[in-house]
Amino acid sequence: MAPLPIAMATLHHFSFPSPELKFSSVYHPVTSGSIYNGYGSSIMPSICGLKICTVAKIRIRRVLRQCGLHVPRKVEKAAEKSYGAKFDVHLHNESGSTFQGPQIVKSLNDKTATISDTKSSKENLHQKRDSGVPSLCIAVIGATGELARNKVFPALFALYYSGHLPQNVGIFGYSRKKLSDTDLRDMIAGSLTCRVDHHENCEDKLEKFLAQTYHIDGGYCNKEGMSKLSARMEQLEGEGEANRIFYLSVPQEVLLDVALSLAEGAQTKHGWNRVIIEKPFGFDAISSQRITHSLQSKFEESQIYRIDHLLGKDLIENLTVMRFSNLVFEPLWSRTYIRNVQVVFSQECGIEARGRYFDGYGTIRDIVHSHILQTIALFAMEQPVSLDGEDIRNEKVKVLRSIRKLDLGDVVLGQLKDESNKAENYMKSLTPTFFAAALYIENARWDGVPFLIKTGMGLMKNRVEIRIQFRHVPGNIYRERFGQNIDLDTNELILRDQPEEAILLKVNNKVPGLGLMLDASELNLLYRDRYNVEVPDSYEHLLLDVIDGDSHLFMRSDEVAAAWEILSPIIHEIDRHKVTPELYEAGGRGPVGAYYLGAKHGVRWADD
Ligand SMILES: NC(=O)C1=CN([C@@H]2O[C@H](COP(=O)(O)OP(=O)(O)OC[C@H]3O[C@@H](n4cnc5c(N)ncnc54)[C@H](OP(=O)(O)O)[C@@H]3O)[C@@H](O)[C@H]2O)C=CC1
Ligand SMILES: O=C1O[C@H](COP(=O)(O)O)[C@@H](O)[C@H](O)[C@H]1O
Repeated sequence: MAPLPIAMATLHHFSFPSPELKFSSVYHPVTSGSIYNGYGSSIMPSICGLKICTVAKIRIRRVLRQCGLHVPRKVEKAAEKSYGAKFDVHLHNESGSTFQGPQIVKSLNDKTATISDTKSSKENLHQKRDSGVPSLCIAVIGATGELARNKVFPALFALYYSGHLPQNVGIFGYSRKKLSDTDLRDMIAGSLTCRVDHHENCEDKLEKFLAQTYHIDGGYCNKEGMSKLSARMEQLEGEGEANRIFYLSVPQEVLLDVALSLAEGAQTKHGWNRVIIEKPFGFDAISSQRITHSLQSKFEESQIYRIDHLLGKDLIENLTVMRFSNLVFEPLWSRTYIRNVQVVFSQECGIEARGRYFDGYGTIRDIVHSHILQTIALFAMEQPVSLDGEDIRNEKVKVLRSIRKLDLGDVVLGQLKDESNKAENYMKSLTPTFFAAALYIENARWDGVPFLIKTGMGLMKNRVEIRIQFRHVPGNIYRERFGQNIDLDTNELILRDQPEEAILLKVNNKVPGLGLMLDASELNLLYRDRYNVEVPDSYEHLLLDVIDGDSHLFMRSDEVAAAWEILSPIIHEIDRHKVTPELYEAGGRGPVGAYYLGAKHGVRWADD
């Protein structure tokens, strides 16, 4: 357990002198490097003050979490907002007990003995239960599925590996298949990888993680299956405080059966229960409403985490950081200065990669409903009162409710030509694999600004970006220097996740030399050049948020409903009129109709 003494030392060094804590004194020891002989120390000196805060903060949270304590978001926010400012320190566990100031250190000391390595996971859990540290059980329902194998288990292991899960965590794969614990461990072991920067204990950690992973054969009756799951969890939890997360990685069709069965049969009464639901959260407004009502009959809204992995990417978090923490952007963020916004989510891979669930959903449900509409909501919302999940969701939902209902005339549907004959089932249907549309937000800030969206599979390259085109400079005295094409002088801000993470700002610049030649060049912030850090997978980010009870990147039910209100009418119209998608070649730019759509709304797509 290498990291613990280091982090404990960190906490002692901070020593929480009183309920009022100066953050400058917290971060100062970190810069000395004396206590940071752990894996992160090498990057410390080279990064700015805020980053140091962030790294220290993550370390503190990690240790506290291992001890079953929770660091409220507001503590972090205060630190981020005002480096060196005073604020109250209240750390509490989820059962409500509050620790203040020096008590934290004492309580951590009390728990030191419980955070040592033990021979078996079971012993490990018993030891901690006796000492009152809450246990955490995470169930992955649909454990044999593609998403669970490729994303969820790897993310859980990455969190475990980097010390973000409590030592007494129990991971439970649940499926209808008759698998032993060993079968499940063998099945997932191949997809678990260690982080590049601290490979040393990889095998060791992998073994421990797998030893704490179990399979529950739920059979074909989820009611019975969930009781079985609960009983198995209880064996590990013992008498102490116990928290549970259920990740529902199952097809939408069985979501309710699973959710309602677990609500009845698998919730703990000795701690909190949180349920993670996968997109697309229904098939249209009505089915989604049914799901929501049923879920709400069994769970509090605050227990439900509707996950969309795109929202766990830095691109998305940066949308609000860029805008609300830079004076150079926020004043420009409106119809006065922004001419149009493009949201692009293009994928090279074809349908083969998504065969099993894609046919029933199609691109509108798979990508547009949450990825794209959530991106627009975060982009266009008013400044929230705070970074609290509810404050952010309050603002997002207003944007979604202000989006004009989509008109079929402002929509382009495409379908990838099936030359390989591999994806037999979807090609027989009219399922779109490409979708472009022009959206309008009917509020004072965005009235008349087209939001052009484009998403498709089997396209020429992976591209995930938000592109903001600004208006032309009124009365630009340099206009003639750009020649005929007035778009050349358009300022653009590009927030990019793929092909590589970057923030680019296109500005006009004088070409060096004699004469006055102007050039549109880019101020580039390429993440790989600027930050020498490994970027965690977005599922890791979001799973950690669920553990922390931070809902700001998860959709609330009113947001889900508002998004369906935008899309349901055209989904039904497409079905009713059997609208045929335009076929397009693999590896190209997609249907030509998208270009006509751009022209209709006065937008030139920024293709590479
Ligand atoms: N695959 C992906 O990349 C993405 C998937 N999603 C969403 O995640 C969910 C899962 O997708 P995916 O993993 O691809 O689906 P799969 O079909 O690959 O896996 C579904 C899993 O659900 C289990 N399952 C099926 N029926 C039941 C049932 N009645 N009761 C309990 N378990 C059941 C299956 O287990 P078994 O048959 O062994 O019992 C299987 O493990 C879907 O809602 C999808 O929309 C979202 C984004 C991306
Ligand atoms: O949510 C989804 O996203 C993936 C692409 O995500 P990435 O992070 O791997 O780029 C997409 O392929 C899938 O269809 C969709 O459901």
